Amino acid sequence: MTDNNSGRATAWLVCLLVAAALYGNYYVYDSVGPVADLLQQQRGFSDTQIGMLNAIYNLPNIVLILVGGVLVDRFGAARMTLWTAALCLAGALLTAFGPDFASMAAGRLLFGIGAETFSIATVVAVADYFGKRDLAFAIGVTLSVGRLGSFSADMSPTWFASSYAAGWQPPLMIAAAFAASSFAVALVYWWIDRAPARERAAQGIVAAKANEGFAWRDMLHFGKAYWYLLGLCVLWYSVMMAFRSTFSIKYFQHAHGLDLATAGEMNSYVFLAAVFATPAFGWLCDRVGRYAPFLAFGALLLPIAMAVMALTQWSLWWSTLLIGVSFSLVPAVMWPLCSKLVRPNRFGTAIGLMWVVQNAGIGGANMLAGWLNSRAGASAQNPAGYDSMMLFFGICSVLGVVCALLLWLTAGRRDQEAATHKA
Ligand SMILES: N[C@@H](Cc1c[nH]cn1)C(=O)NCC(=O)O
Repeated sequence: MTDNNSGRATAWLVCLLVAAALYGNYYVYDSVGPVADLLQQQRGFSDTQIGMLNAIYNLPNIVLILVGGVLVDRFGAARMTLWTAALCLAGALLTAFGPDFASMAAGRLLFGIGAETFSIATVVAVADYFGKRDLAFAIGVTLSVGRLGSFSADMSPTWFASSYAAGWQPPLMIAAAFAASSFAVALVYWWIDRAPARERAAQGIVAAKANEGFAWRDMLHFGKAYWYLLGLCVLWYSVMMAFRSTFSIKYFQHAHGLDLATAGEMNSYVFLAAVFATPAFGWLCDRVGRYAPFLAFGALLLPIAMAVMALTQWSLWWSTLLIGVSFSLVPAVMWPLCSKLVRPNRFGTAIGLMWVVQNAGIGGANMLAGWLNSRAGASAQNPAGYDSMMLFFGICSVLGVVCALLLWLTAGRRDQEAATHKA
C-alpha cells in the first residue's frame, strides 16, 4: 500500500493527524499539575485529592489497557482512535465542569480509560501505514508532538496567564478544547482511513484480526525477545516516570540546592530535548537498520545519570543531558522494535500487555520511592535521606540494561531477522 507516492503521502498525512491528536491528548494528561495550587486555594482540595486526580488515571489501566490493546487489534486503529478520543473529550469536559471533587475524579477516570488505549491506537495507526520504511522516524514524530503537548501544558501558566488569573476552571476548559481538537483530528483520520482499511482487509490483515477473536492465548506465544522488551519497558518507564515526573524537582531542591524555579526548568528541558531528539533518533535507526543496540545504549544512560546525580557533585546539566538522550532514544526505538517482534495483527495486544505492567510498575515505583524517602526522613536538612530512593532507582535502571542486553543478544544481531521470526 505504501510503495507508491500517493501511498507515502497518505502515510505522512495520517502520521501528522495522529501526531496532532496526540498533542491534545498529552496536553490534557498534564493539565492537572499547573492548576493544583488553584484547586487547593479556591476549592479547598487536599494534596491527597489532587494526587488522586492523577492516580485515578493509572489505576484502572493496570487491567483495562490490555483489553484496549485487544480491541485495537480487533476493530482497527482508526475506529479505536475515534472512540477513545470521544471518551477522552467526555472526561476532559467532566473534569472542567464537574461541580465537585467526585465528578472531577470521574472525569479523570473517564479520560484515563480512553487515553491509554488511544495512545496504543496511535502507535498501531502509524505502524499500519509505514510498515518497515521510516517507521521509527514516523513514531518519533508523533511522540515528539505529544511531548510538545506535555511541554505546552507545563508552559500554560505563562502562555494563558489571563485564564489562570481568572481561576481554576478556565485552564481546564482550555484543556477540554484541546481534547475537542484531538477528537476532530481523529475524525479526519478515521475518514481518510476508510479506503486504506478496505485495502488492508483485502490483503487479509483485518480479516485475520476479526476472525481470530480475542488474543489472550497468543500472548503466551510471544517470543523471548518480546518479554525482554517488556522487562525493559517496565523498569525504564518506572524509573523515568516516578523520578522525573514525581520526585526529581524536590530532589534537585533538597539534595543539590536548586530553587524551585530552576529545578522545574531543569526538569522541563528533558521534555524539550525529547521534542527534537526523538524523531532524530528514530530517523537514525531507520537509516542504520539497527534497533536493539540503540535501545541498549539509551537504557545504559539512565543508571549512569542516576550515579552522576547520587555520587558526584557534577553540574546537573550532565545528568539532564543523559536523561534527555535516554528519554528521547528509548521510546523512539522501543515501539518500532516491538512492531518487528510480533505479528501486525497482535501489535495492539503486545503494547497493551506492556502497558499493563508498565502502569503497575510506575504506580508501585512512585509508592515505594515515596515510602523510602519518608522512612529515611529525606528533606533539605537531610539530603542523605534520598540515598535509598536513588539506590532503588539505580538498581531498577541497571536491571533494565540487563533486559536490553538480553534483548540485543536474542533478537538484535540483525534486527531485520526479528521481523521474519515473529511470534
Ligand atoms: N503508557 C503511556 C504513558 C504516557 C505518557 N504520557 C502519556 N501517557 C506511554 O508509555 N506512552 C509512550 C510514551 O513514551 O509517552
